[in-house]
Amino acid sequence: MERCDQDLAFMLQYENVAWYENGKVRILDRRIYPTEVTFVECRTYKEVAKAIADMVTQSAGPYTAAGMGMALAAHEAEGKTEKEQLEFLAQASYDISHARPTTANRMKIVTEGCLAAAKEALAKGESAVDACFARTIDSLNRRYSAMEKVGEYLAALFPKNGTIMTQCFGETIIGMMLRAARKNKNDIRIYCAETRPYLQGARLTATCCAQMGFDTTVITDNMAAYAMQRKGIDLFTSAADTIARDGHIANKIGTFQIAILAKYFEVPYYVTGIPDKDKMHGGEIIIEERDPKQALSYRGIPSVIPQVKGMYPAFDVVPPHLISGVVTDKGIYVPYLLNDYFEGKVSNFY
Ligand SMILES: CSC[C@H]1O[C@H](OP(=O)(O)O)[C@H](O)[C@@H]1O
Repeated sequence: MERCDQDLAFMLQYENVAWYENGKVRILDRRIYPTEVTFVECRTYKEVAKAIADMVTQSAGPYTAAGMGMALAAHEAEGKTEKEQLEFLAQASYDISHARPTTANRMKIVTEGCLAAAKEALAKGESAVDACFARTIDSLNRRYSAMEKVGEYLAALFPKNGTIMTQCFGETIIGMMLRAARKNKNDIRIYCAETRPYLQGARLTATCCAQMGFDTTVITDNMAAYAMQRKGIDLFTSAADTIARDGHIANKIGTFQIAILAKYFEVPYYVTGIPDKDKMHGGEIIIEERDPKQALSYRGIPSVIPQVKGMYPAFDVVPPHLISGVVTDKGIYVPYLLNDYFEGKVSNFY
């Protein structure tokens, strides 16, 4: 596949995130992008669930992979009785949505949506594969248009030619934020925390920012305080894997410490995303614990001797008092008043 010159456009193209075609799902391998552009091919839905657990794709990529995985599961179940097909798809929905614990509730929305679409299609004698595929494209379109609004609300907060710090890579928001800043003719400078151990910030965010012509600097995660003290950071922003209704958010490990620094340096911190309807408070957030070995080596090169232990919590939780605002598709909300978002009240952020 020819790699277009705009990494962002390339990364946001549906078929490059994850794509179902003729009995297999192809997923862009973000573990090695952009130094290599390769795709992992999955021939069973279980291989898709494993690819999600192994972070072949990350951020919002797993939502697309989950839907495409359900189309593959429907393909695998073809030829069974309708009852057996729905039992197979229900198991697939559970296995795929629980590939990573922290975002299982959000993933379930995608996989159970596909299951419902498949049930409807089978009842009408139509293809469950096509139903899952169409449902996935529809949810992608809805997510991209919602995140476009989020990107516009966020970019409107950026000072003219301001300096922004980011953490990790939320592909949809990074894409929409950069496009909105471009539309606003706002030549922001961006400091991307590299986000060890997976390096989403260095490999993915910084690549997209630089490719779109923004002045982009990668900092190691331990430089955040220095950068806030000496580089005139105007605003810190991150996406979120979970946004509880009491204002606690979970995001990539390291976000919590940058949020504390932002408070200390009086740098506003804006979290982007749609609050989780079914998460009432921070205590309900499950933190995924990943294989510590992944934190003790990079691309197979160990950084410690075998006797040394490691740890790798994938996310941490930021309390609402460190968050200036939650930037949603309906506007910006004070983290303590997120219930207003679900009650259809307009933004309560002034
Ligand atoms: C829309 S979720 C974006 C969120 O996901 C990333 O986590 P991971 O790379 O482990 O999938 C990171 O926390 C991003 O902010």
